[in-house]
Amino acid sequence: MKLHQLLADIDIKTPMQSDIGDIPVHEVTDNSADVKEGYVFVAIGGYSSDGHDFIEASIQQGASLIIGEKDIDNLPVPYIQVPNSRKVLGMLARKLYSEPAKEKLIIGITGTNGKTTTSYMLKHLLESSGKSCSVIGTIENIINGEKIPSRNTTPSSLILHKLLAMSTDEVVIMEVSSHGLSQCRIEGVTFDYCLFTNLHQEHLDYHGSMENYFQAKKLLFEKLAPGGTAVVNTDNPWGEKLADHLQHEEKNVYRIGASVSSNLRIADINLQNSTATVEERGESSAVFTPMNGIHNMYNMIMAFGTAALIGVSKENLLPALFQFKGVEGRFEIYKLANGAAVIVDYAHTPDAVAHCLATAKQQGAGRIVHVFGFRGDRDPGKRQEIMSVTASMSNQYILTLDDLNSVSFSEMETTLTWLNNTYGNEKGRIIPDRTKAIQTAIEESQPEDWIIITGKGHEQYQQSYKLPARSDKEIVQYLSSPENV
Ligand SMILES: CC(=O)N[C@H]1[C@@H](OP(=O)(O)OP(=O)(O)OC[C@H]2O[C@@H](n3ccc(=O)[nH]c3=O)[C@H](O)[C@@H]2O)O[C@H](CO)[C@@H](O)[C@@H]1O[C@H](C)C(=O)N[C@@H](C)C(=O)N[C@H](CCC(=O)O)C(=O)O
Ligand SMILES: Nc1ncnc2c1ncn2[C@@H]1O[C@H](COP(=O)(O)OP(=O)(O)OP(=O)(O)O)[C@@H](O)[C@H]1O
Repeated sequence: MKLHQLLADIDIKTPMQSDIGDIPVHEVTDNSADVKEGYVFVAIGGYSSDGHDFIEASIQQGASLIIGEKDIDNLPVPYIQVPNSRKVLGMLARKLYSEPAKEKLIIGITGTNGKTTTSYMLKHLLESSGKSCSVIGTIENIINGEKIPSRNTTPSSLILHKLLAMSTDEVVIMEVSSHGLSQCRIEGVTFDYCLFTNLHQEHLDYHGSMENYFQAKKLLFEKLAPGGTAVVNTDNPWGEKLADHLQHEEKNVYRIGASVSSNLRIADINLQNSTATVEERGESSAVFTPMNGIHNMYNMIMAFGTAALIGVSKENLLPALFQFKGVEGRFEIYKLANGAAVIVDYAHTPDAVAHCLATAKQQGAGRIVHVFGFRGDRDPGKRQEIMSVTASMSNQYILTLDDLNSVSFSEMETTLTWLNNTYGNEKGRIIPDRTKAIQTAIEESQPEDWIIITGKGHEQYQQSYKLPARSDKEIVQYLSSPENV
């Protein structure tokens, strides 16, 4: 592709030299380490480093053109200054990969909790009706049935367009995080369906306020294709606000909720047998979820409603619901030999923890023992609320380590002690080694106990611990095997 084709429609701050339009461009990158002969290097001012500092290195490696935001003179290769390099990266990637989203049905799912679960539920329902689906999200990316590790919930725009170009699936279901939205990672993609699950306290270290966080989530809905539909859980107040706003903008909005004005009305939920009745234009349908909890029922109803909008008949959906296998690290249940249950769950927001503990109670937990920690460098504002939730809803809790990130062990230990003394109660204790904390909970368990381990879900441990396991699931399996009991 020639440079002038690549840059058409792109907002450029300074006039482009007239003689560079014919430069051929084969690849673009924002990482100097990836630059090869003839690449375009896009310099991005990041959170831990500044791509503009790597312009010289990228030229030495063969970059033939640099795009950036800063005033820069006298480079040995042409330089194009733009107002927003992150946005330009997405626009270039879209062109270089020949608009890979164009022929597919693209579905974006945003919200604080439930994106991953809803994605897998929707994938399952669509695949059961014969549609092939890619998934781009937190656990992994699944493209043409192949699993590809994911670093971010929403990848950089460059990776995103590469994944879209690789996919030969008919549908792409994508989790869209608020970080991804505010960092223009979905630039160049338009969506046929945008789903909003809910909004609760999270990421306030990054967004500053709930209103800003909401505004970031709202950006997804600006990417709805003409004729596309927003599917919104209006039982969440932020969802109601979003639906009203989108309707005011004359977008297609499909409301899901208990209100009689909902397009898909949730008439009844029975948590004992995990069923719900939903109604649309006077017609009732049954919904079932094999995953416990009202939160998972909402996720399933969102997936069900979306699959029906896409054209799968509601009658065909019901048998498929019974076949759903659940999602790794989301309310995964293990039974111990003594009858106690162990749950591994990815809850890491106050709302998610509350749902998880409440679900254990609804399912008949005699005593709840909650094992959890707090991630270093991540939204300290939510810790107090999580402590209060666990202090009131569990019978005992053990504070332990989660990923430390850049925080030292001793600093985290001090934080845990302070949190326990300030917001906990006499039900709590601290066992820093996560594997030992889980071992203690299991060894002390009684037959009616439910041990709820939250925070890591499907993820591998970042720290090394005493017992030989790399994840919550592995340690539970290790400790439940007869030779280690
Ligand atoms: C704080 C944050 O969000 N950072 C994201 C951001 O990184 P950044 O652009 O600031 O990168 P940076 O390291 O400062 O580098 C700046 C630029 O210099 C370039 N560089 C850097 C070094 C070098 O030698 N050469 C070079 O060219 C880099 O390639 C980059 O273009 O953009 C990157 C590409 O899109 C992301 O991978 C990265 O996510 C980091 C890893 C991260 O942990 N982000 C979390 C907070 C996040 O985004 N989470 C959400 C999910 C949240 C949820 O659970 O709900 C997600 O979508 O994953
Ligand atoms: N609809 C929901 N409402 C509240 N909590 C939920 C909901 N769905 C899931 N959860 C809780 O949140 C946890 C994470 O769920 P899931 O991975 O589906 O959400 P997510 O939005 O993808 O999260 P993340 O952005 O952190 O990856 C679950 O383990 C569960 O505890």
